Amino acid sequence: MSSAKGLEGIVATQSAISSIIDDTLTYVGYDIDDLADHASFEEVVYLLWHQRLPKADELAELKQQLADNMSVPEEVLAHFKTYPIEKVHPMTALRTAVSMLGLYDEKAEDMSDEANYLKAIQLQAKMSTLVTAFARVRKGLEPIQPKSDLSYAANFLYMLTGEMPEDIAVEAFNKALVLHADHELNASTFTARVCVATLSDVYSGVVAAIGALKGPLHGGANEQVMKMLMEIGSVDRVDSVIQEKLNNKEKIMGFGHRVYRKGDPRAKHLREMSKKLTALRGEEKWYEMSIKIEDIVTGQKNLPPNVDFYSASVYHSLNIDHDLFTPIFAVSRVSGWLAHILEQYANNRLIRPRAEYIGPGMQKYVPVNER
Ligand SMILES: CC(=O)SCCNC(=O)CCNC(=O)[C@H](O)C(C)(C)COP(=O)(O)OP(=O)(O)OC[C@H]1O[C@@H](n2cnc3c(N)ncnc32)[C@H](O)[C@@H]1OP(=O)(O)O
Ligand SMILES: O=C([O-])CC(=O)C(=O)O
Repeated sequence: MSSAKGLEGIVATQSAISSIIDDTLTYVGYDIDDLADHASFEEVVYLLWHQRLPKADELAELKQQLADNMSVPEEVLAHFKTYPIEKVHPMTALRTAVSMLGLYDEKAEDMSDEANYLKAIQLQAKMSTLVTAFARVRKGLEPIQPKSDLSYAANFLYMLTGEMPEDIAVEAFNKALVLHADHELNASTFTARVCVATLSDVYSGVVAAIGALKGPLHGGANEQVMKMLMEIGSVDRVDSVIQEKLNNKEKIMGFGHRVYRKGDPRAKHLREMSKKLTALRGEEKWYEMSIKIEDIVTGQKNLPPNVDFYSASVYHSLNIDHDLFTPIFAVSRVSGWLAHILEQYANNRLIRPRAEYIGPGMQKYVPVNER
């Protein structure tokens, strides 16, 4: 038996949801560039769950279903108020809150296709309410009720601030949601599939996936990118700080990828948005620093930026707290996790690989007083 460290290059399942071939990312055969430029996040959710784009009435129905299911049980919101709030990372709060949603879903254990699809709608709808409510409760503010006539992207920004977001913010946020929605067998999606392949329930799959996304080698990198930008602080310090990190063999957050070699096709959209939004806010330095970091890391290590790199300065320009960057990733990616969970149930087999044993050979038990 031989093993591939980190399962690199191993094909672990078949999927009709998204693909990465020759550095091109598609959702159900639609190029990510096309979707980023034209699609609403709700259309992408439908596409991932049904493997086709919705007709107008189907899209309207999904939007209505999402709007109707955005409110979360009072008990879950009340629970936020019991947390040691200054210490709790919003991803930790989100992980617990999603697990709590399972407590209040009467159909949590119902494994029928209908009940599981309903859970998908509930989870997609409620995730943005949970993230925005936690963001407010920890500041001593009351959660804001969603508005049923707003898009998913607009509602998120509205529930966060209580103010109607500008069109340019909604456009940027919608694009970010589209770009983060699915990504083949990334670590969190694989985690979700492994979990539900035991025939565990949808909530368990999503909770497991949130845990996997949280790590800085995966979704947690976007917050770390902003931390690095803040630490550098100005364009003239980029050279020395990045050079020192590279000399110390530190990883530069937001660079590199297991699958892409030439580059992550999502990064250019986020780079463009970063340029536009930082200029609009009069904070060009975040974009200028990012460009300079990209030049150095790509030049010296041949590592292009991934989706997390420019999303940091985009979210910062939208006035979003830095520790909400990864929860926002989860709000989008839950659409992909749910698509993969439903696909796994539809053609399930337990996922159980092998480990190559490298420990000692056969040993004889020795009683404790003779060791
Ligand atoms: C949404 C997402 O999940 S996108 C990824 C988000 N994560 C990050 O941005 C964190 C920084 N990047 C990384 O840690 C990695 O590139 C990963 C986790 C994305 C991919 O990891 P792997 O495919 O396992 O690559 P691995 O970590 O083995 O790196 C291969 C080589 O490139 C180097 N390398 C990889 N990424 C980086 C980086 N960001 N900065 C500096 N060097 C890097 C490694 O040090 C290693 O060098 P070596 O062979 O001399 O030891
Ligand atoms: O695919 C991966 O390994 C990580 C990634 O870019 C994503 O999940 O969007």
